[in-house]
Amino acid sequence: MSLATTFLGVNFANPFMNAAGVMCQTENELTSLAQSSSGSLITKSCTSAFREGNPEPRYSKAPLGSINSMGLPNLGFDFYFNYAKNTFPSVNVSNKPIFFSISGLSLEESTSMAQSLCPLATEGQVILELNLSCPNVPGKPQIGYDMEDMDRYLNAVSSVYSMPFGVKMPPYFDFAHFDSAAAVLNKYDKVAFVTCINSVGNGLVIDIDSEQTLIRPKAGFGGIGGSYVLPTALANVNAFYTRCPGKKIIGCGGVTSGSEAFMHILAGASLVQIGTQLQEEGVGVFDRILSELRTLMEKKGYTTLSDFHGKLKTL
Ligand SMILES: O=C(O)c1[nH]c(=O)[nH]c(=O)c1I
Repeated sequence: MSLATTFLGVNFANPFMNAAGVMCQTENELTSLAQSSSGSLITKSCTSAFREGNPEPRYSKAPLGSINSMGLPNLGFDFYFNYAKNTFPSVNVSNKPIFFSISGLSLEESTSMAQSLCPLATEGQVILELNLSCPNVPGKPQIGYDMEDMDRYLNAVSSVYSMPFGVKMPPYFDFAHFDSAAAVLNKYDKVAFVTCINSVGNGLVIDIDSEQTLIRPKAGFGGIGGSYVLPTALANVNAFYTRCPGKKIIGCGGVTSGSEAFMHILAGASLVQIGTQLQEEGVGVFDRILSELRTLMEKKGYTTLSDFHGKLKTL
């Protein structure tokens, strides 16, 4: 029985990692992930400069998951670049790969960061995940919901970034949108993977005792994660898996146990990101879910991920 896998020519001991944004903003958080049982990790989406983010409370647990409107708080590109280049190698005891998330506030900013990151990627030190789906920067609509904008971003980044990279997509809810988003992604061979999904944007969770919203920013509107989003996450994983045959899929959304991880892989995910459950449980979640997935595979007679990867059956 092995949970090892190869992704973009890189070896992973197992398919699990954090979702960008969760437990990956500071050096301590990143090092805790580096030394956890995860197969890899990803940095907090960054902007060129340090960013405070939205006023707190900006994250809250909710009955079936979470709501967040963090507002892209991060220590700035240089911090994550230096972490990946200098600090990570010294704490990366299991030699796991690291992904690097970029979420500039403009095409120019994202392109400039991608260009600066490229040397580290050509050295095989990082894998870029370009975030096209942050729902929480006031006044900044999600790039992934504007097909022409997404096309412009991918064209600009592809022209300065010489390595394969991936994109973090928002959830889509209509076949016409699966089709048009996949058509844009399929124009770019350098887009080697697609991460589905980011949080379901601009939900509203209410506390009936206080009759208040749970978070302060945007009148309580924020990205929804956790069990609430599992069916949407699985649908987006499978929709892009079938529409982008030349690309890998990373699944994200609603993974709280080995069962949901199994579903994501069955739907087409090669790697699986954990967000809300990691935020609530801590890095022990990787040990638990690894064990649960192994048990499930054993019960079904599977010995590797490829035994069931992408093999979802329809009726
Ligand atoms: O509010 C955030 O920082 C945030 N929150 C999310 O749920 N997804 C994102 O991509 C981002 I950049």
